[in-house]
Amino acid sequence: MATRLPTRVATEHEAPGHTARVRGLSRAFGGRTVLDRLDLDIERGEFVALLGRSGSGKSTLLRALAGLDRDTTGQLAVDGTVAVAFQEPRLLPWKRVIDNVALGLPPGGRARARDALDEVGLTARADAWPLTLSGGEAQRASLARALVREPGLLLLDEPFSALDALTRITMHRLVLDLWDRHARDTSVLLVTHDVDEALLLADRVLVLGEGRIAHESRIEAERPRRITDLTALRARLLGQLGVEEGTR
Ligand SMILES: Nc1ncnc2c1ncn2[C@@H]1O[C@H](COP(=O)(O)OP(=O)(O)OP(=O)(O)O)[C@@H](O)[C@H]1O
Repeated sequence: MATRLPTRVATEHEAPGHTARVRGLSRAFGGRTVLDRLDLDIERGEFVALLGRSGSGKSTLLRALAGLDRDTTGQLAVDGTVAVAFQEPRLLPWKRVIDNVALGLPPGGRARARDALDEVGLTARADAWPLTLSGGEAQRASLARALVREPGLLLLDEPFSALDALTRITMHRLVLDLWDRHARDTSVLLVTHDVDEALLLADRVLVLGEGRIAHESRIEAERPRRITDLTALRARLLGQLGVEEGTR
């Protein structure tokens, strides 16, 4: 049985409605503009998916939100801690799974790390070495490491794209389950190439193009969802990405 992580206590200076607010964000590399006065709001507890063609600037935006890139212009405000889970789990191979999750936490963090591993169903592998984990287990550990920081904003950078199809389905369920339990405090921004993943998981799907949020779709359908119920929106999103249906 999964235990819950402690709930993040809101402090009085936190704006109640938004986790992230971006205004006029720009980023250029060697004179080439990648983000061009981009605006974006993420509401508290919202699950947002970000689609875009390769090279459209998804990771660049994510890095800016994570505070990993200071060479942007414009305004960017994020309320609370930001945690990132990447496509490759990035676990330190010389530390056991539990110590990877607890890394950087204050004393007493190991108990919280155990709770987080419990939440992602990885209790039995807490003392394992990262290199002995399967791809899915390693991603679970990576999620636990992000969650244990009780982030206001959880950034997921294509975290499931390297997993096999069955494991990916399990991870989708896990992420929805975790988000369900933490949504009061945690917003999620999922960068993905997979239109179906966006349709299954997100409240809102954004399409990045020309350096800005070029399209935005809200998905009201109840979860769990079936792609077959969302074919019109799927076709529209593929069109916005410049992909014709049947060609992927
Ligand atoms: N550090 C960098 N130096 C130079 N150019 C960069 C750097 N980081 C990103 N770029 C360029 O900015 C553009 C956007 O890159 P970014 O990684 O954000 O795209 P993306 O949408 O995440 O792509 P993908 O879907 O292929 O991962 C690309 O043309 C990339 O080459």
